[in-house]
Amino acid sequence: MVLFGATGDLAKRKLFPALFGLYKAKKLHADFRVIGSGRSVMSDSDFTAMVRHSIETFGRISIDTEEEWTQFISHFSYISLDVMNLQAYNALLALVHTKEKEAGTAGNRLFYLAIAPNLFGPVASYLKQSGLTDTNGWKRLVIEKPFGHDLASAEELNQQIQQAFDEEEIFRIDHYLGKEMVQNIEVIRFANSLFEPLWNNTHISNIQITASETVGVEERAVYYENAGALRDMVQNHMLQMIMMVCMEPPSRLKTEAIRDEKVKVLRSLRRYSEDEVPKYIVRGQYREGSMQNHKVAGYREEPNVKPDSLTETFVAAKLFIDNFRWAGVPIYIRTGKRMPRKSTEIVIQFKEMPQGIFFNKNGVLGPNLLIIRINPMEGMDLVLNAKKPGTDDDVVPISMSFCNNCGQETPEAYERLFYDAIQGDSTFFTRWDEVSLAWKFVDPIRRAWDNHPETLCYYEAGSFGPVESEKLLQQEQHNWWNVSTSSQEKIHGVELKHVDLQHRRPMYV
Ligand SMILES: NC(=O)C1=CN([C@@H]2O[C@H](COP(=O)(O)OP(=O)(O)OC[C@H]3O[C@@H](n4cnc5c(N)ncnc54)[C@H](OP(=O)(O)O)[C@@H]3O)[C@@H](O)[C@H]2O)C=CC1
Ligand SMILES: O=C1O[C@H](COP(=O)(O)O)[C@@H](O)[C@H](O)[C@H]1O
Repeated sequence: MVLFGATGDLAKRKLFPALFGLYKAKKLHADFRVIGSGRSVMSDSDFTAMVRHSIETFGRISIDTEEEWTQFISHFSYISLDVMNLQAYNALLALVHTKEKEAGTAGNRLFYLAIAPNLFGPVASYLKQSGLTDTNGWKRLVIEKPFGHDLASAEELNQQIQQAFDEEEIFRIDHYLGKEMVQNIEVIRFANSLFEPLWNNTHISNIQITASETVGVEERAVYYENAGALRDMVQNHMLQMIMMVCMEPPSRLKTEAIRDEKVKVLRSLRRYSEDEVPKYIVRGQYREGSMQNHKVAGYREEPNVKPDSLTETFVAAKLFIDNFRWAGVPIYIRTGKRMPRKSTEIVIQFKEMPQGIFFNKNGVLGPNLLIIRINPMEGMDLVLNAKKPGTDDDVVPISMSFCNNCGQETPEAYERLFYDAIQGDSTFFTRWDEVSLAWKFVDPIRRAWDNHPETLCYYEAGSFGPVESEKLLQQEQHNWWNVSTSSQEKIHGVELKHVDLQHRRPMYV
């Protein structure tokens, strides 16, 4: 494995810990080799110290013994090179040959591009030109996000990398697809006869997907200023979750059968013209506010952000999938930075009873909800109505909960994705047609906003986004569910008490 960008943030926070997790789980071949590379000049020992620091700081699994560490790190080496210099690849090729000989590998080569996106295309072609892709084993390219900046740039990048790698050799990362509970959506849907008959517009009122983050833009303003929440989260992670929730059952559990069904969802996703965008999509930017009683700066005051920046840090949208199953069901999505809590959740809201005979004390009956908690509290809640103990007809919402990561650590998304790429399983990577359709959906929205700066709304840091996001749902008499709550919020007039952190489930009173 050649890891480009081995001195970078992603490698330190995610990739080295993931490799160590796989090593501990004995999921790496005994003779694997990792060659890290970056521009920084460092010795192998400086590099190994950096890898150790990264695992100790960010890893979910600790190093048990010095012997274990020595064994693990003996598989690693480092080379300094500027990826824009074709000549520099000669030294890399020589090192790859040395390592392959030393380990007696079959010549299988995995190239991981954890470098800036503008380097993806050139590196792919230099890998070919330098002979690094000539091998008797297999070759694979793992490529980080973002894949392009819009459809045109994504197409250009795709053409570049396809000159060196075939589509089945390209593994485009969307780390949400490596998350346990995102993968679990398929199982929940297609392994339970309870849900599938109800999973359609006859029984589902609306679907809500929220990915809220407490962090601001942090040190990523240079990237984020040109991306915004639309390109950073919606074009990839949010659309991927929609595909998983809305796809038809695949005929077989095979990579292309699954991806074919996913892509059909994107084909049916209603595209908005520039004129329609303001009606269906809200964008916002956080202003100064307070997070857990601490004052935090507004986006425009963050380092490296333009003082008059129009970059959105929040997006909410009402989307429709125009097919038989989903016609008329609004799919609400929202994602933002500096929101009150870190949480990604999918709420399936079922339709009301055709005839009301039971009500709660406020004279309403809450809907049934299926809540799929992607993170951080992985699991699922089924919210039903039941009799309040000791009363005759007072109905209260109750929750049947499943926790996926209680009492056990579940693998990090990057562990799963690394493993799959090594195995050659691209099911949970994005295929080119998904990427291109996602950009076709996103590009007109971007254009509409660029042409109409006045559509940017504002929200206080620490809030759930601009008020316009609430209005988007109110047009249909819907409301956002803020389910994994730690504050006093209400479900249909019923107070949500708090999240029971010990048992990791929402509680209702
Ligand atoms: N960080 C994150 O949380 C996430 C990152 N990503 C994606 O991962 C990729 C890497 O991001 P991140 O780690 O944050 O970026 P960083 O800026 O932290 O790291 C960039 C890496 O690329 C190397 N590099 C830069 N220019 C060259 C060059 N000319 N030749 C050789 N190596 C070079 C740097 O080496 P050196 O410093 O030694 O010069 C460094 O190792 C990006 O595509 C990003 O979009 C995706 C999701 C999340
Ligand atoms: O890809 C990205 O995702 C993270 C959120 O990921 P999560 O696994 O923590 O939910 C986001 O912070 C970042 O801006 C984006 O680039």
